[in-house]
Amino acid sequence: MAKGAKLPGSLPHLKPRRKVSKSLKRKREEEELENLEKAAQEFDASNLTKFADLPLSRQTTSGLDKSHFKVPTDIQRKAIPLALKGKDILGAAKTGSGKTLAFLIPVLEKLHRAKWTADDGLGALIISPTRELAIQIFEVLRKVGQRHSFSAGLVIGGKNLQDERERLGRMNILVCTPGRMKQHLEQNPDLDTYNLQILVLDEADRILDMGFKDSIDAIIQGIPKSRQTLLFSATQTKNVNDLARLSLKDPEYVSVHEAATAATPGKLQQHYIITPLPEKLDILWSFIRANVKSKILVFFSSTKQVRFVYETFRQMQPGIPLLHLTGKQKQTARLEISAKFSSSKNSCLFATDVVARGLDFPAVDWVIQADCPEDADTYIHRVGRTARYERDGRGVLFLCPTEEKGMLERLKTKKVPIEKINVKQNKKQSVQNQLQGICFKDPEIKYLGQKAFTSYARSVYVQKDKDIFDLEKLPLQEFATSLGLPGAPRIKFLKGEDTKQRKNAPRALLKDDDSSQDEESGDEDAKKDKKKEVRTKYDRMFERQNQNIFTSHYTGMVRHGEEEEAEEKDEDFLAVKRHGYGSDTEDEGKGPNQGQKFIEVHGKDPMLVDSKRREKLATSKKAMLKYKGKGTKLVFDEEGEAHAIYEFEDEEGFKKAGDAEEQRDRFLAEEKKKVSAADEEDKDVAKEKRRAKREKQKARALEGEDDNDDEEGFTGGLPLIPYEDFDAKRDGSDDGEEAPELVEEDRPAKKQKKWFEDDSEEERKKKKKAKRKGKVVEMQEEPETLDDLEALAAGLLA
Ligand SMILES: Nc1ncnc2c1ncn2[C@@H]1O[C@H](COP(=O)(O)OP(=O)(O)OP(=O)(O)O)[C@@H](O)[C@H]1O
Repeated sequence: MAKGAKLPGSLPHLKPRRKVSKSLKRKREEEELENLEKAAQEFDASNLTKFADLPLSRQTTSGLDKSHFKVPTDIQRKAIPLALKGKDILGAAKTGSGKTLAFLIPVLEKLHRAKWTADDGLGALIISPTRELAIQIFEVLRKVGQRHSFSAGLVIGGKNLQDERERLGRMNILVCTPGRMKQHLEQNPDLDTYNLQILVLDEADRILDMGFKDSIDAIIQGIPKSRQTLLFSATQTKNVNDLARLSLKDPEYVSVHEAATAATPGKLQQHYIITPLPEKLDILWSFIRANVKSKILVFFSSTKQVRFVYETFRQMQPGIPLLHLTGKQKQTARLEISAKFSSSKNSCLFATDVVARGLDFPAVDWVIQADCPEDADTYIHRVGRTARYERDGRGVLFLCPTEEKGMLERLKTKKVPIEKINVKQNKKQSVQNQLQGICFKDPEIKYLGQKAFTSYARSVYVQKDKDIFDLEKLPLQEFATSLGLPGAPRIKFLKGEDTKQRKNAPRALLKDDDSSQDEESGDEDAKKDKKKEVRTKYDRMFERQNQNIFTSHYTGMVRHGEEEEAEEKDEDFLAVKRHGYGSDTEDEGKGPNQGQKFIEVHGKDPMLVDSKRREKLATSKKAMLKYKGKGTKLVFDEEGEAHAIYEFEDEEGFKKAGDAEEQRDRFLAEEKKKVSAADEEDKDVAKEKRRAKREKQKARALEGEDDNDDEEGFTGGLPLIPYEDFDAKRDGSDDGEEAPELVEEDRPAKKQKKWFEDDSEEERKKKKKAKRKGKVVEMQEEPETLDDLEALAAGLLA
């Protein structure tokens, strides 16, 4: 088909309705699909100006139109025509330039042209590094795919695996995060990827880095090599190893900023300021106070800093709503905060890098990077939360004097145009006294401050780029004072296994360990130091004030200072106490106190139970399984008596077979192999059965089509359940009724009307009746929560 030519057929609701036979309709559809395929292969993108020029299905064109997308952006103009031809794509374009649509449109078209139906299973997989981004992609998919009838789902964790499990087997398109997807692939025989047509990695460079390696390798292993693959990012990888891992076939590298002078959006103004570490919060506070009518996003390097600054600044009332978002928050809270920040006109969000990539918060005026990003790519993604899609925006990077040289070099190499500005000293307000007052009054905040301090120090310490990050050069004592703390918590970083071992070791042992270290080393100097220590007025004030449950935490951190000890206590403070099971406890040999009791588990030493939660744990067979031991292999003699294997083996034979430890490892490795092979077989059998069932259903559906006459109009697979109807079903529970269950796969699905079809007379009566009864029958609001979205995903199921 010539470029720009009109595709056969127009919008169905504009057509006069008439009866046509199913077979005739199917034939037409097939012709239409063939024409589309041909048009896509022959398409010449040089004159592409609007989406309507593209050889797209009526459903996608209409979805784009309804979502008010008319003119494609550069990356869309370049990438979509190639993707429609079936090419693998490596797409690179600046932040906020519309990469999401550049991969969603080809996804929809791929499945449409393959005549994808529910019986074909999973056809497209879209992987995102964070839950928030996955949700955002899903929302855009929902908008532009509204006229298609594919089922789509979100797999992002934070939900019961079993709940998700049943739905997933019936999805055509999944938007997922890597870890959760891997979990499903391993444990869910209903999820079959054998038929996958297209794989998308959004923020591909992030997904392909070491952090997600295991999950991505597991996912790739389970999907067919013959699929199409699309990779997108503002900082794209061309790493040959990565491309080999994904088995890309002659990928097209589509870059719309490689030739540009800057890697960041043109309307973005970028500045940096040099701020000594102890002045950072003064400058941030002064900046926020001076911009209370703006929408500001502030990045820190750790969760603890985000919380500390949020909690303290809130108490100081800057005159602008404050929000905070970190990966440690619960999913519902994260969603709520994202939604609040998105809809607000002026507010300030403190966040970690969990929101650095991909998120499309509308109209952010300022992005402040209060802590130096780990590299130039992270800088580009963070600052890209502003100046999105042709809007203006401003970014300010705070750099400590020691970070300036190294970071500027990195930014220059990545083509980031950034200019230095100075802070007007007379406008700078010191917040140290206020922070000191808050910490003094509120022990929790002071504790948080100490954690913020150590987290920041750790974040600098672990950075790879030592030309930029040098902990030793930072004025840590002054930094602690600037946070309102009476002294710098002592920091001592342990590396690798040692840290892990200590973290996992029983607390009592650790305690002994620590004290014994002191004693054994005869660290008299340390003891003398403690006596000689100069105590300030503030120290005494804090001691006096903080005589409550937190006291031990502070003293642990500040005075006696062992970081590891504090870490351990931190777990006490923040998590359920790991009172020893068995003999490793501080309570060993003592009887239970009031409100405590011992419960015996698997005939081992009793477990101390001092809370309902621990009682529940101790009485849960499943939770206690880990304490049960591995079981022993037994052999039965002729009398039916059980014997351990070694009883039948003479000593010489045993010795011949090699070292006992090696024999044991060999045996375990062999058994493990057998178990996973059996597991694989079971899964394959289950999947095979499912596929056969699907094939049958598909064949049955096709046979059925020929028997009946129907009204003309696109069917193309599953009928789309209008959103209102689905919600009406769920909301049935509002008036005490049970929400009806989703239609089971095996049952013949009721034909749903399309969203553009009018209610039948019968349906109108039903709705009227329901309204009289007070039932909610119409969904007027957009889905807001994750539950709404997930319900919607299920709602697309037939
Ligand atoms: N063709 C278009 N017409 C109008 N607006 C568009 C178009 N394409 C995308 N947008 C809008 O541009 C904004 C940015 O799009 P998107 O989130 O896809 O950018 P991105 O390139 O993925 O950014 P990032 O690199 O940060 O992930 C969104 O608000 C989106 O709705």
